[in-house]
Amino acid sequence: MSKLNQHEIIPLPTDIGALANRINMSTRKEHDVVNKSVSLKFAVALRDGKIYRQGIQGFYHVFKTVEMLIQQELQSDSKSKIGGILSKFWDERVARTEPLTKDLLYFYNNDPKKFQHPIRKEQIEFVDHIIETYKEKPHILLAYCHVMYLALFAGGKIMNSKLAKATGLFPQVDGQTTEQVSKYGTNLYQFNIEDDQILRASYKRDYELATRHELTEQEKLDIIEESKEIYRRNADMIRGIEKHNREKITNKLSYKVVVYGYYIGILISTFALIFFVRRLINHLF
Ligand code: HEM
Repeated sequence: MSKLNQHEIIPLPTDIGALANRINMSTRKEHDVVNKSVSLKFAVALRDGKIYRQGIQGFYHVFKTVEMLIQQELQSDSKSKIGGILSKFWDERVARTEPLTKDLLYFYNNDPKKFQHPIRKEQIEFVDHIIETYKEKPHILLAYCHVMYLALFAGGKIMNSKLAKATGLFPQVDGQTTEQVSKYGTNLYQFNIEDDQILRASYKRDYELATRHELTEQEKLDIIEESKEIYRRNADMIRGIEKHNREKITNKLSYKVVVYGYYIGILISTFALIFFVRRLINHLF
């Protein structure tokens, strides 16, 4: 596909009826909260692979769950309404389970057991929430198809360019730049096509054309509500990681205080004993 011409861009930013624009307009506040929170933590994660991998692990479980449900819809014999809509716009090239698996294998030294199942409370609750809400309202999958995937072409681009310079995250390899080495662990942001922006534009266009007339107003409202929930739960996952790391540091500190306290206690008792024995000897002789 060559570059899209201006008149081929659907939806136009001024099209206030387009579902994608309605989602973006209604979630500005929630996006700003998560944007600030991710940006702050990301600055730390750029220097510490253990924090970076905790972050992408959360996204992995969300993408994996959503993509499992998308496949379920697409492959069912009697295609549901949502399956029909998905078949008009879903593009396998945007799927992220496989690229994220590669990244996590890179950051967890090829050990899939370390990330296969969600362990943090917020990640487990997020996955359960997707499955449960989907059972009642399968159309909420379309909220994920917009929010989680278009994030990759906007914020994701910015994050990828910072990762390409993150010397603290990737090893120095002779004859290769950090940008080249970073490719092994940043598949999340790679689409292996010449121009990501063309994929983004065609995905957005097909999403709009497929959803414009097929969904009821109530379904669109449910999707907008779910989009807010996605931002809130992403923010919760980030807070969960932060809390976990804070507790780890505190536990380490209290462990040190207990251990050092123990040795200092022994030292003080020994000095006190020596002092006491000397005074006793002086007193006796
Ligand atoms: C979990 C985190 C995030 C999610 C789910 C998310 C999601 C989104 C979505 C759905 C859009 C609209 C895209 C479109 O309609 O084409 C967007 C736009 C954008 N996001 Fe994020 N985002 C996240 C974090 C971030 C972060 C950390 C940054 C900054 C580093 C960022 C920067 C942007 C920018 C610059 C835009 C484009 C705004 C515009 O064109 O008006 N986002 N994001």
